[in-house]
Amino acid sequence: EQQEKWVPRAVNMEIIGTYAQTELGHGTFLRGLETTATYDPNTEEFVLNSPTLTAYKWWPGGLAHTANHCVVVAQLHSKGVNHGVHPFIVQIRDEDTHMPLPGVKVGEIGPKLSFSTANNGFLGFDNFRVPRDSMLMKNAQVLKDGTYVKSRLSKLTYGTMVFIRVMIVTDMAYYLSVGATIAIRYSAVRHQSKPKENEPEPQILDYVTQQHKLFIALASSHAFRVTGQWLWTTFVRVNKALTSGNADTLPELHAVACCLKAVTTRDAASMVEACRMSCGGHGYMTSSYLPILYGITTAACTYEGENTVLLLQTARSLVKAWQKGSKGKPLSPTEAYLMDKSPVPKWENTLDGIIAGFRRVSAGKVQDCVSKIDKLVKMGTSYEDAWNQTSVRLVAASEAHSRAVILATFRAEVSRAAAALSPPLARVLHQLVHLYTVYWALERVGDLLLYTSIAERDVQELQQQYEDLLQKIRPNTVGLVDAFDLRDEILNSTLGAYDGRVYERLMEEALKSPLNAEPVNQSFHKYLKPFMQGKL
Ligand SMILES: CCCCCCCCCCCCC/C=C/C(=O)SCCNC(=O)CCNC(=O)[C@H](O)C(C)(C)COP(=O)(O)OP(=O)(O)OC[C@H]1O[C@@H](n2cnc3c(N)ncnc32)[C@H](O)[C@@H]1OP(=O)(O)O
Ligand SMILES: Cc1cc2nc3c(=O)[nH]c(=O)nc-3n(C[C@H](O)[C@H](O)[C@H](O)COP(=O)(O)OP(=O)(O)OC[C@H]3O[C@@H](n4cnc5c(N)ncnc54)[C@H](O)[C@@H]3O)c2cc1C
Repeated sequence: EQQEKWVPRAVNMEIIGTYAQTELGHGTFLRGLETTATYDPNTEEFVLNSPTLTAYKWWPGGLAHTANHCVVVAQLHSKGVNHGVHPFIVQIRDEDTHMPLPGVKVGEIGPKLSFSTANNGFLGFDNFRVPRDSMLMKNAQVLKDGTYVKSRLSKLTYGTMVFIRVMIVTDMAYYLSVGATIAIRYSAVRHQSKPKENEPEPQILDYVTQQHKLFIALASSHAFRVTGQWLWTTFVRVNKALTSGNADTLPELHAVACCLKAVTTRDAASMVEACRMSCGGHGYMTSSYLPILYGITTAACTYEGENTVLLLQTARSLVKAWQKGSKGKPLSPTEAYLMDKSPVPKWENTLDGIIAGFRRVSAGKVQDCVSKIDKLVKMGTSYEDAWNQTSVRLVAASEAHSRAVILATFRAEVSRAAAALSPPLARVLHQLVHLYTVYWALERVGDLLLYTSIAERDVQELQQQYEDLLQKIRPNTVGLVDAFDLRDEILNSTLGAYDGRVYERLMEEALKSPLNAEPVNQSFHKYLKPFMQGKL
């Protein structure tokens, strides 16, 4: 019924909405949100209030001057009892005049690192009344007399965030394809230095260090696209089960969505930054689009759940899985490897060997965390303090788990798809899987030395494998980014345009600057000249 009322109007854009959950005082800790929605049975309305400055909603995208409705997450009070945070759909502006409604204070939060078009806003309520059916009642309800009907699963309120986290993994694949396209095309056009006096300046793409900076971004885009597809399929399956009242698989989805969102956004932000830096000064131009792209990807490390907080959510699930598995209980498919108690096998420098190695690292780290927490608790430390003192290791265990999931999914999905591909295309995709896997083995070699039987000669061989792969992938690099098929209008980059006219585009963009409208800018007459004449 509520969906019939709101969805059609949202689909045809009569309603422009946003998700108003975060407040000035709380973004992570949702149970600490201060906005209140108090039910008045006499009028069958909720009264919304922002009791403090820190209760003001702060950050919601589009809230400042665009949205006329929003989903407000507030502490629901009825019959004198606080039932915790619940979502409400609330009209905040007049649909004709767009004026804020009486009792609503709304505005722009000011300049940000990037996301300048997101129109993030603030929102405060002063005894603002909304009808009872503003409470989104799919999970919990408040009856006309104020009786609260509990949701069968309180965490279903948090479901929106799981959905967006799932989507963000695929988003990161896209952003990395943009960064890799810009930086690799530029690296094919840019010639610099003279390592061989009697030869012309080479393309910077031929420097192995440049390949090391860029090819991982290219491979990660494919790894995250494939993992994002797997995660979406998992989300659809869990959501279908939830619809029929079965929430058994929701905890696993929450845990894997948290760590994949955290790891893919962190990797995307750092790899886009590497793409920017690999383009030298021109990568620092706004017209290259790389600084804007960095601003967009780094924001994802914060929004939809701050990365550390999400990695700790996954760690919470891994520790619980370890404790469950140690009692012989079955674990979820993504966490079942934690109970592999077989002896550490002889190390193999193969994809399967490395994936198995990362699973050993994750299981080893989880076991170390459980042991440390148990030891601290036995010494009289509270569980909460023991958790906090172990939290650096818990985050590392979560990251290792996430990497194991990405490596295994990337390899399995490409192997599955390869049968339907032409041999040359299958070969190139396998090279990207190989590069991605060996890159991370080398990045985390310390963990592998701690938890597997990898030896020094294996590491040397992996380094050589990696350098050979850079050489093998080089001839196909421009073709691989062209295959992302990103139009110039989408790339929006002087460095990444398909025609490679980098220098002409840089100059064309520069000449558009208003500061180039006249040969002598007014600042000379207003400031420089008086200063030079000692008059300032
Ligand atoms: C077509 C759409 C395309 C979209 C494409 C993507 C677009 C991306 C562009 C986005 C632009 C920016 C938009 C940004 C929006 C936002 O940022 S919205 C706000 C996001 N905010 C958050 O994510 C807040 C993070 N905080 C929390 O989630 C919670 O506070 C917490 C950290 C999980 C802690 O909550 P708490 O109640 O204290 O829980 P715990 O005690 O830690 O755990 C209790 C149990 O609940 C389980 N659980 C927690 N969360 C969930 C969940 N989401 N789903 C399922 N289960 C959950 C948790 O595992 C615990 O379980 P047990 O261990 O069994 O007790
Ligand atoms: C570009 C952008 C768009 C956004 N859009 C929206 C939106 O549309 N709607 C919306 O509701 N919100 C939005 N947000 C807000 C976003 O969801 C929050 O910023 C995010 O949830 C983090 O919360 P916080 O800002 O309170 O950070 P905090 O939680 O205060 O984090 C600060 C530090 O504290 C640490 N920390 C916090 N809790 C713990 C813990 N339990 N254990 C260990 N460390 C901890 C964090 O790791 C972090 O290092 C947006 C934010 C950004 C940047």
